[in-house]
Amino acid sequence: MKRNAARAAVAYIEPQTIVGVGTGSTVNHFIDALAEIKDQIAGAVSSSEQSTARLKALGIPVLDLNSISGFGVYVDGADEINAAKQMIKGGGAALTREKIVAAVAKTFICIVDSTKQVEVLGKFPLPVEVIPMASSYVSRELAKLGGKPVVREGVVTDNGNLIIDVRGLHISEPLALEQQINNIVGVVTNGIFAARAADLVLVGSAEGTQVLR
Ligand SMILES: O=C[C@H](O)[C@H](O)[C@H](O)COP(=O)(O)O
Repeated sequence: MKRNAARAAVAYIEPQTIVGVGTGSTVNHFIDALAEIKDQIAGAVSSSEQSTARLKALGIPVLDLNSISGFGVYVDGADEINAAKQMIKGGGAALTREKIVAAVAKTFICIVDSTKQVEVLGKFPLPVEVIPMASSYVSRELAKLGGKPVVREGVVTDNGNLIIDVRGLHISEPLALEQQINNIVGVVTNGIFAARAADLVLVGSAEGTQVLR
C-alpha cells in the first residue's frame, strides 16, 4: 500500500526540478522510484541523514537547502492525517527538518496508506523535539495540556536533540495546539503539521491509489 502511494507521487515531479524528500518507510519507496528517473531531475533536498544516505547511495545528488531559493514538490509520509490534510509526523524523529523543507516547498504531497487516515489527530503519540536541558521542564508543561509525555529512549535527533512522545491528546484544534506547544521554551518544534498542511494526499491501498485534493 505504501509502495503504491509512493510510486504515484513520481507523476507529480516536473522534469529538471529539485525534489523535496521526506523521511520514513513510505518515503523509502519514493526514493527508490525517484532513482529510476534520476537523470530527469535536478537533484533532491533531504529532510534527514537517513534519506540523504539512501538518496546518495542510489546516485541522486543531494543539495544544501541554503543553496536554493525554493523548489516545487515535497513528498513525505505521515503518522496520521485528517480530512483537512493536517498531520502528525515525527514517528521517525525527523519532524523538524521535515517541517523546514516543507516550509520551503511550493507543494506538499503526502503519501500514506489508508491506515493513517483519522477523523481526529492524537491516537498516534505526538512527537515533540526538545533541547536536552529543557526536557523535564517541557514534559511538565506538556502534562498541563492533558497529555502523558515520555522521553523516547535511545533517540537523538539529527539536530542533537531529544524527542518527547505525548500520549492521550485529542487534537480537535491542530493549528492552535501546534502553536501553543511551539511556544513552550525549549521546544524546537512539534509533530503537528497544521500551519503547513499537505496540499495533496495520495492514499495507497491494495487496489491502487486514491488522490485527495
Ligand atoms: O519522522 C518521521 C516522519 O515524520 C515520517 O514521515 C512518518 O513517521 C511516517 O513514517 P512511515 O512512512 O515510516 O510510516
